[in-house]
Amino acid sequence: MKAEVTVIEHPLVQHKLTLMRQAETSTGKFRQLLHEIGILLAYEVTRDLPLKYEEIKTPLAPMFAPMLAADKKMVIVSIMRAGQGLLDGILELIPSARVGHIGLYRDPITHVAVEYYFKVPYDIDQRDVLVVDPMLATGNSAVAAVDRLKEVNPKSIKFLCLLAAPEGITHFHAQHPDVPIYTAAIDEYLDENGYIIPGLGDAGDRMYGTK
Ligand SMILES: O=P(O)(O)OC[C@H]1O[C@H](OP(=O)(O)OP(=O)(O)O)[C@H](O)[C@@H]1O
Ligand SMILES: O=c1cc[nH]c(=O)[nH]1
Ligand SMILES: [Mg+2]
Repeated sequence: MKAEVTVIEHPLVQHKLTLMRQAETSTGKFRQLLHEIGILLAYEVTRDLPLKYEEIKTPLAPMFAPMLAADKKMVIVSIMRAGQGLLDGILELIPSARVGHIGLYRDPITHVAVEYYFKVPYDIDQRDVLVVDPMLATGNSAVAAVDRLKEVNPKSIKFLCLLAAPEGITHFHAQHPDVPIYTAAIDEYLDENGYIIPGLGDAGDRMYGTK
């Protein structure tokens, strides 16, 4: 199966991402921008949702009108902590979505993803899933999240991030070639600490002011 990566090049996304990258951007502004970008990314990532036609009545006439075809609402799965920042914006656009959480932190030395929480809707096997995390660096967190989700067998999985490193894309698609990646940018490389260069720093810390 061919690995798919879609770069979302919308000018508003690119502009807001540049503001987020800037070292002088405050915690509050960073969070606000991530929220706004979440809305825009959700719009792009849902472009191919299937539609069905239902008969409705306008005040003037009956018509067949398009509606989302899925029987069950989609599930947005946030990889905590930083996924929460994207999730908020996405839920503004898709308020009826269900939500799952996977708590993962990256060991600072080995970069292995360590799970501390997992909660998803009980009927996720009947739903399409969008996994969100702003950063795809080594790819270990995204791979671990999708490994875990495949155990509960959702109908489909997409992965949405803000920034991806080439190394992370390669690793993710080696493990999960069936899962398309959506990102606003593909940066240059990972440094020796596993940070995306030029990147935007540590997304969780910048969102919450923890460093
Ligand atoms: O691709 P990887 O190398 O796994 O790195 C990416 C992960 O690192 C960050 O989370 P972090 O572990 O810093 O946890 P936090 O969101 O709680 O800060 C980020 O939000 C991703 O989940
Ligand atoms: O550059 C990076 C890499 C991992 N996690 C982040 O938040 N930033
Ligand atoms: Mg972090």
